[in-house]
Amino acid sequence: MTQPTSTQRTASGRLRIAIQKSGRLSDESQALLKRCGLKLNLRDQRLMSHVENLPIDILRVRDDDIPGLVMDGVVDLGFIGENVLEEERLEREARGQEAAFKPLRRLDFGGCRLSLAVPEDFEYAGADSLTDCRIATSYPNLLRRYLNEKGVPFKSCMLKGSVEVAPRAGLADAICDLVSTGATLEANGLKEVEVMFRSMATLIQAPQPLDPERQALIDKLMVRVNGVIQAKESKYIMLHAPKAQLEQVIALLPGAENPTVLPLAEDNSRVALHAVSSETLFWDTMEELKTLGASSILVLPIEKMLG
Ligand SMILES: Nc1ncnc2c1ncn2[C@@H]1O[C@H](COP(=O)(O)OP(=O)(O)OP(=O)(O)O)[C@@H](O)[C@H]1O
Ligand SMILES: O=P(O)(O)OC[C@H]1O[C@H](OP(=O)(O)OP(=O)(O)O)[C@H](O)[C@@H]1O
Ligand SMILES: [Mg+2]
Repeated sequence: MTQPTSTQRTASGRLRIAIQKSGRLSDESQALLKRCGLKLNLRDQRLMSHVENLPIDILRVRDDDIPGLVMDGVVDLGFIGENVLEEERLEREARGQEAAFKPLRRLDFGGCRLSLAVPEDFEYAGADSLTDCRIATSYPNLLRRYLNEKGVPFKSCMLKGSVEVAPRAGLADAICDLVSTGATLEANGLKEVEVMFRSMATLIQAPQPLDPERQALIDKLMVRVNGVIQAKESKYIMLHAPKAQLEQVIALLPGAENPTVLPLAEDNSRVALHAVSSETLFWDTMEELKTLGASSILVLPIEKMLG
């Protein structure tokens, strides 16, 4: 692909963001951008679409292409799984190619792990058990780094998909693939034996310096991204508590700083307490609050947070 020159890109003046077109990361990447106030119009099958209310274009591509597009500066930002990002970085490093990018923020979705798995009847006693085995994977570089560090010689079999069927199909002795719930492994008669890499979705920026306008837009977007994620992780808690138990009640609220305490009409022994908690409030904590005499306990979601 011919890369656009910096002049061509400055002429368009719009920020380019790459997201996965369809797959495990697409819905949440789109939802996050929408919650950051971007008016997206991604209904049709177009590869590129304009954000209606900001100078931003969204590029929808295969996730495998995103790290390279960012590293080469073809797009300014990309939403990508750390597993795919690290695999591309190692691949480029092995080829002696540039593999730089700016990490902006780990996101709160796309959690999975890259693991080694073997058939259930395989007698596994540590990585040495894989000596000279053939291992099917879509992540040859991460696999090589992991087993080389352990000094285990192996043969790899590159498969872009359906990796879990490789042992049953006689293509490999073991696999190295993504696991989340473990259901796919179980359905294929495999057991997870080593976790090689824990991954989340992440937001990255191209390494090349940008013109001040587009950099300012990224900075503004990042304040919103941080606010959206913080808001999702936080809860607004309201309850009534006996004045005598106030300190113990506050101590039970996770990460709640400086709660607001308000008098209750016609009840001098109790107060209303409002607090933003940095975590969700679990049922057992709510039950403990009740034991301390708290009542009318409400836990509300927060839509946006700033400052
Ligand atoms: N089971 C899972 N649970 C959570 N996140 C996952 C899971 N599987 C994969 N992911 C994350 O989502 C990313 C995309 O997964 P997906 O299966 O949609 O990729 P793909 O099939 O390679 O898609 P594409 O067609 O874009 O190449 C993975 O690289 C990983 O970071
Ligand atoms: O441990 P689990 O919860 O079963 O998830 C693991 C599966 O999820 C992903 O595939 P996906 O379902 O996205 O389909 P794909 O093979 O088409 O990428 C991954 O490649 C595994 O196959
Ligand atoms: Mg892919």
